[in-house]
Amino acid sequence: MEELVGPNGQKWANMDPEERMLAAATAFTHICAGQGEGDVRREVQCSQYDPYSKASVTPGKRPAFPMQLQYPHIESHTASETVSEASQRLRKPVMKRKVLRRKPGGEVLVTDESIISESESGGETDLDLWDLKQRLMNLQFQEDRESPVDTSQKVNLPHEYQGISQEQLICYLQREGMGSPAYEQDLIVASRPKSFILPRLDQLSRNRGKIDRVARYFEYKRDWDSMRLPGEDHRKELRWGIREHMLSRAEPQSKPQHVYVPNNYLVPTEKKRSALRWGVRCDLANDGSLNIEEDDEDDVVDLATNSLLNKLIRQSLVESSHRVEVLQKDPSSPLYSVKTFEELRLKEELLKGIYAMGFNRPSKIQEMALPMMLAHPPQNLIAQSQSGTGKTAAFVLAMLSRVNALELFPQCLCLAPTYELALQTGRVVERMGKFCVDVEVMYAIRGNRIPRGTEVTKQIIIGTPGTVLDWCFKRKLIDLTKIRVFVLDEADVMIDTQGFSDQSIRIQRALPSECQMLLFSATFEDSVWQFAERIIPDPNVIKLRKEELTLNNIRQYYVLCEDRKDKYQALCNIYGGITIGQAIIFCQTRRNAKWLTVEMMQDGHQVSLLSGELTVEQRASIIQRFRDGKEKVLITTNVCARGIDVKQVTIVVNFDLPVNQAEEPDYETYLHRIGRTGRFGKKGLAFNMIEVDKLPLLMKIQDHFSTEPPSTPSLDPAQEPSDAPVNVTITVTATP
Ligand SMILES: Nc1ncnc2c1ncn2[C@@H]1O[C@H](COP(=O)(O)OP(=O)(O)OP(=O)(O)O)[C@@H](O)[C@H]1O
Repeated sequence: MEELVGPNGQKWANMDPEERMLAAATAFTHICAGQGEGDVRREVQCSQYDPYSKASVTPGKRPAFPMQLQYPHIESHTASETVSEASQRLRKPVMKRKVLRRKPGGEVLVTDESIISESESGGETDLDLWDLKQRLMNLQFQEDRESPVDTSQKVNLPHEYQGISQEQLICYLQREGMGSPAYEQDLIVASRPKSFILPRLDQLSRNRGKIDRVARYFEYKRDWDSMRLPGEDHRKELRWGIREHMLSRAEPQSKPQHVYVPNNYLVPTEKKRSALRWGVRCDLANDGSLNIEEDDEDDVVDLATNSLLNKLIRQSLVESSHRVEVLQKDPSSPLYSVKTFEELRLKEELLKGIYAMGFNRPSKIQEMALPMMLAHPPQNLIAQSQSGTGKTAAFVLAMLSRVNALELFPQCLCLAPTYELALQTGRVVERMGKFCVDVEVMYAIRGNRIPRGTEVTKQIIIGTPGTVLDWCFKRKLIDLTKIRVFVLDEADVMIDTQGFSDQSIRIQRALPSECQMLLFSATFEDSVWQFAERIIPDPNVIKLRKEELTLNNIRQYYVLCEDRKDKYQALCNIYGGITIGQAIIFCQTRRNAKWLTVEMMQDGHQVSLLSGELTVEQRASIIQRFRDGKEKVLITTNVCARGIDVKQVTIVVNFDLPVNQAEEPDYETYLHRIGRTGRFGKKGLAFNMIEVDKLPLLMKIQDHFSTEPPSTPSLDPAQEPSDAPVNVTITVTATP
């Protein structure tokens, strides 16, 4: 070990920081020169710095200061040639070059500036040197600053370099030309933590091709590192993992299995159906109950039979209703008729369909409207009749009578306000037209997507206004000029509600002048009626008097309650107190409907909820389940107020009274709601749950329909009060 001395031989302790730095740098140069590290570029640069003397340090001798240009105040000393010469011997000259220079004093100097190749013998020492330099560079990025003493200890400097700061060493390395700026930067980049901020490539690439292999390696490595995307390593591992997994998998992948499941369901013939019908009737006659679920002999057949029986039970109940026949002979009843269906000159296949549905005689509206609708030339009609008196059947018969089965394009168009109603009307067309060969129906409703350009060959289109408009004008699936019969079901709402009105009237205006227009509803406000008469050319009119609007087969009650909870309690009391076939409970808002559903479910009732926010599939499934009697109670909003025809519904509950935006009673909706019970002459009950402050609303409804004063209530719909007036409507009951 030798002591490190300054350029003028002064002791380390006596040197100022700058002199120390120079001493260290000189010592470092000594190492470089002495170990024969061979970098052609550095050698060249070295000669550029001082063309007159080559910097080299010999152990034991004072290190020469090589950078006169930067430090002119320090005199240059003669460098020892010993090591330099020895190292030169280990190098091969690549290009010989002698340079002639004239000094300021006029003296001429000849210097050998040949370019020499890398030494092949200095590999090991190069590595040591490389390691030392790299560690020096790395230290620059350590977060905590260390004292010069610490640094020198860390890099294991010989004791003569102890105390020299890292910055000083690096600074010297850069000036001395131990590496070009690019080279140094390579080292820095290589040793930096990975970053996605790209280093300055312009600087790096400037010397590309000239730099040595190690530097180039680091440059490429840096490029590679910087080009990676976040998560690349992880993804790479994942890919390899999958590849390995695939390679190591012994068994081949199993192919999907195709299992054939035979369809055991046989569509029952008419003979079978009548046999079943008789069976059901006998069962009902014997003990009045029919336990379908107990019969579990054959599961597959059971499901089909079950569903069929459900339908037949309902059908048989309608068929066995003698009350309807009695009413149809009563001139004051809306079901009264003098004529038979045969007298209405209906086609034979239609008559077959009607009888298959269990209709014996037409209702009043059917008897009156059908001759007008079937007349030649066709006549327009605006018709009003109470809920559940057979309006749908009437216009369906008109459409089926006018359609030409041989022409395969839409000829009849029917608009309904809701998806459910459109679906229900379509089913009536299907059932009634069962014997009309080649007559088909198509549903223009949300969810039924028909590709643009498809040729629609079905003759009857039933839909909601929005979708029909889309099919007619946007998709051009329906040619409105070929439509012969146009029906607006629930015409008042179709004309009066803003969205529907725009759409329906746009469609109606595009129809040909010879197209027959039929408007049906149970309710028509005067203003709507006038508007309807304006838009329909020369219409026939069937209109009810105000006092005929309500049906005396539906008895109406109200229950005074404190609040929502109290209403719910009253509902439970009614529910538990009387025999209910099926019930529909109307709420004014979706929120209330949801709340009530949850309450009832928590109390163990089997209820279903139908509101507008559900998807069409959900709505269709809920209504079908309710029709099939799977749920006894349907909680809903005004979405089901109109047209829905479920014969078993014996009770309608208005959990909230229907009001319009001005918080005034919505008379039409009230009438349509209660009309969900008491279908075609059956008896029904309607209950109104009223908070005390809402009583004036109820009184307004009572006045509007000019109802009789309240009478003694009877909660059993089967029990007809003998002294009941014809139009008993609202009866006051005490809070249960
Ligand atoms: N002539 C008839 N004989 C027996 N039942 C009938 C007859 N006409 C219709 N019905 C039945 O009466 C029920 C009510 O008929 P429909 O739905 O056509 O009435 P609506 O007047 O359209 O009712 P809403 O005003 O609620 O729309 C249906 O179940 C239907 O099958």
